[in-house]
Amino acid sequence: MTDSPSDAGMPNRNPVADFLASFDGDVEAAIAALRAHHGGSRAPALPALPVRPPRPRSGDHIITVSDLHKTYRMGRQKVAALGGVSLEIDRGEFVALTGASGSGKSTLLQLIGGLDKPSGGSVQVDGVDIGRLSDAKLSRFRNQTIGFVFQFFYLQPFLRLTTNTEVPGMFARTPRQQRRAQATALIEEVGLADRSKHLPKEMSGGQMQRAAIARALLNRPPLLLADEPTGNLDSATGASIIELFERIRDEFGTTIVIVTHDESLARRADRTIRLSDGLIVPQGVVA
Ligand SMILES: Nc1ncnc2c1ncn2[C@@H]1O[C@H](COP(=O)(O)OP(=O)(O)OP(=O)(O)O)[C@@H](O)[C@H]1O
Repeated sequence: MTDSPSDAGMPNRNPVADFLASFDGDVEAAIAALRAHHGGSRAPALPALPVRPPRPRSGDHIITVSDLHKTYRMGRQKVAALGGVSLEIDRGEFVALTGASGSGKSTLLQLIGGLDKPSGGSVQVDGVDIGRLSDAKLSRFRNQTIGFVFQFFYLQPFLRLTTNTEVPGMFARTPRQQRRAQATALIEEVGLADRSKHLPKEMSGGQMQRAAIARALLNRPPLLLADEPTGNLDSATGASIIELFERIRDEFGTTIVIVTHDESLARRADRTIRLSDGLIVPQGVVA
């Protein structure tokens, strides 16, 4: 066993106390010395956090949700998941939907994505009232306009990364060579060029989520919806996925809406929309 200072009978040292002791406990003199050391009369600078100025909103709405209601029926029981939600999201915005468990986040995301039907109200995406589309047209619209990312990735287990990424292009009937070129470029974009022949089980959780994001972008949808995309990842990997979303927004102009429980990740978005009991909490109100 190696001797640490305390093992060797030395008292535990407190660097702040040591620093003050060198000024005979004169705190003012210590602060003045620190200021002088940092080259001015200002307080010493704290390590900079990556704070970004708020991005101006364009006002060009890609999503318009009007008085949206969703009631689930379970036998004779009714569960009101959304009780009249209205919101607008701009083209190129990165928005986080937050709120307590059961507040209606996933329900709202699914309705925006046309994965479920509302009980009332409407959703417009990219100028189309999706509630008015037939199932076949809605399915085509989703394939072209919306990319989906989920907590558990949902990659095809028997397909290698490149083929997995090509799947939305197969549904869109994109010629094979073209979709392969698109997949290859996106795999590079998400930092997985050296994993292109891997099966999902040969990748880490973070890599699988990057793969799912590449796949979601294959048809270059203007909108990406992600439900708890970091929910199955450790915090550092989760943060790197949020950085990837930021890059996708900046490089492709993609509008991104994520559902997340993680407040620190939500703060990285351009805007947070908080739900409580199926309603939007007005900004400035603590739910
Ligand atoms: N398919 C369903 N059938 C019945 N009730 C449902 C269904 N899906 C959701 N609910 C109910 O609707 C409400 C909102 O659920 P939702 O999943 O949208 O919340 P959430 O905010 O995403 O929750 P979490 O953060 O736990 O995922 C909850 O009370 C839930 O129990």
